[in-house]
Amino acid sequence: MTEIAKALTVAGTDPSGGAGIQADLKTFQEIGVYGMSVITSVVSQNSLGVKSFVDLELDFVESQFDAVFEDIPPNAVKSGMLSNPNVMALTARKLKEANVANYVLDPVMIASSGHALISETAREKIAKELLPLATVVTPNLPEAEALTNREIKTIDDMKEAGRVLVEDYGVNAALIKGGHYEGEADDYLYDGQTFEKFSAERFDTKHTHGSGCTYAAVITAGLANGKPLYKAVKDGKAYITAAISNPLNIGKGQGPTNHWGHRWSEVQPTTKV
Ligand SMILES: Nc1ncnc2c1ncn2[C@@H]1O[C@H](COP(=O)(O)OP(=O)(O)OP(=O)(O)O)[C@@H](O)[C@H]1O
Ligand SMILES: Cc1ncc(CO)c(N)n1
Repeated sequence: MTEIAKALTVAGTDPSGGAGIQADLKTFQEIGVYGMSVITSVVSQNSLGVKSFVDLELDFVESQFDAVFEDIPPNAVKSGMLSNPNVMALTARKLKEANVANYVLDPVMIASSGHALISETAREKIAKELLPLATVVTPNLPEAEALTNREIKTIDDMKEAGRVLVEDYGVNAALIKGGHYEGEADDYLYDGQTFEKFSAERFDTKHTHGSGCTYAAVITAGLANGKPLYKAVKDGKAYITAAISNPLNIGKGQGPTNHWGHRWSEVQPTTKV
């Protein structure tokens, strides 16, 4: 009997269930991968925005890493909100010690609602310590701009950011997400050799809270299942597109995406006639 694939997310929380740890675990579960989590920060937030957060102490974050790695080694790891530069350095050290082969780095800096989730000084730690370890980094446009210190206005700029991240910063591959771009919701993957475009029509919806977390979590689950990066991203794009195009329509602000979107017709309540 083959063993179930296991995935670990290292991130902050969302009590309203749309982003962060909660989104990641829901995604792992939906895909059929065993999900685990290391919590870096407890964030009070919902579809209307971030209210406050409490960063967990470094020793306690380390203890969670040890609890996971000494017991159930994951096949793939995803990081989202890493609360401060020390947590970033710790994550880099733990990934190296555990010899993690598949690592998806979602460089969460700013929530789509515009609230800063981590300090600007952390940027350098991501660049120097985490990027060289990652199988793929998944910035949205503002994150790609911040990481590369370049303005991104055109598709060519998006591709150039991907190239800079791979060739200058040493990440294995970069997926620049076009959710914040005008026009179609197209993302560009650069792996040092070729650019691949992952396209979707842009849906007219505000319910995209946690879309970046969910997308990166599907990619992580795919890698945990042994898929090559291209296939993991392709499946991720299909999942997130379905999750955005079939909104649950819950939440007073920018509501969560729909984890059953890809099988929405099966789970929609039927109307009795
Ligand atoms: N309105 C939309 N219609 C279709 N796809 C979208 C839409 N908005 C975002 N996407 C897609 O969703 C995925 C997540 O992209 P995005 O750039 O929004 O991430 P993000 O800003 O990190 O998300 P968040 O911070 O909300 O978690 C990408 O594949 C993007 O192309
Ligand atoms: C904890 C957390 N991570 C990431 C995001 C970005 O969506 C968020 N809103 N909250």
